[in-house]
Amino acid sequence: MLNISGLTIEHKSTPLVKNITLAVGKGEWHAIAGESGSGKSLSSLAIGGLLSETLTVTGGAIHFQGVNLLSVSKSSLRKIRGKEISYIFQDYQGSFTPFLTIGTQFDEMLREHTVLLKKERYSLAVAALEEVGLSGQEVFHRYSFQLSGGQVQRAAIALGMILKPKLIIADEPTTALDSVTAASILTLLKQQQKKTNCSVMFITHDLRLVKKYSNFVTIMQNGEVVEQGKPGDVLTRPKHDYTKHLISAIPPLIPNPPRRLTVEHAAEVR
Ligand SMILES: Nc1ncnc2c1ncn2[C@@H]1O[C@H](COP(=O)(O)OP(=O)(O)OP(=O)(O)O)[C@@H](O)[C@H]1O
Repeated sequence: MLNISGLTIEHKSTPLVKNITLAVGKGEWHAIAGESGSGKSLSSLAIGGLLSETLTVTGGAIHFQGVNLLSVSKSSLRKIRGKEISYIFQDYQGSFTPFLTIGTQFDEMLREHTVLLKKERYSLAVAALEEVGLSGQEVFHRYSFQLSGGQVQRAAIALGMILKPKLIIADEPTTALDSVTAASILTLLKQQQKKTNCSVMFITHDLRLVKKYSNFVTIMQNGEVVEQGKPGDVLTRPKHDYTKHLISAIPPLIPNPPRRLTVEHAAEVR
């Protein structure tokens, strides 16, 4: 499905992503984890040709369904983006512009990639919004700043999946949300993924989310891949010191659980 090999990205001759290689299989939820600045976002932006002009890809290839995305024209890449590969970003600034209604942005996407009539585009957008648990007609006419963070991300998933892409790149899609909303968003993404059997590239710094949702994980540090494998292996038997460090930094769910209280509570329950 997606094969990144030897990808190197530089800023003024300084390498920021260094010779990384990873593969995302069909229907796989592949997490890319690592601390801030490790190169996760740049690597994912390079796939869709979304790197800023100050950055240069100086090496490697990104094969998507057999085509090297680094050698296709900008207009072909625009067609692939949205229809075959879609992005879900951290917040509305990434997924939706605040200057247009949600509906206008759905309509633009459908106009660019389909031959549907206006009425059909409207029906499809409303149905897609309903599918992610939103009130379709209402949300269609709203601006992103008139929605909660969770609603924006539901709408972003609806937009990201409306054309049934083969690959969804979700870059920290729940970082700006509380943990309950975040869990519902990731569950929704997982359900949608199962329905279409698309692949997900999931960028996160939260190893708890890696464990819960992904089938494969790539750990990055300072622009390099340091470890890859199944989360069950990488998180329980990490080989690299950096992975060990990341695991040791996971905050416990209950810091210093009150022992006496737990015992008393257990007695109460009994
Ligand atoms: N446009 C840019 N120009 C120069 N350097 C950049 C640019 N964008 C990112 N960088 C640098 O590249 C490195 C990797 O950034 P990247 O955004 O990929 O990290 P990340 O792992 O996604 O971090 P985060 O989790 O904070 O999003 C960082 O050191 C960052 O400062």
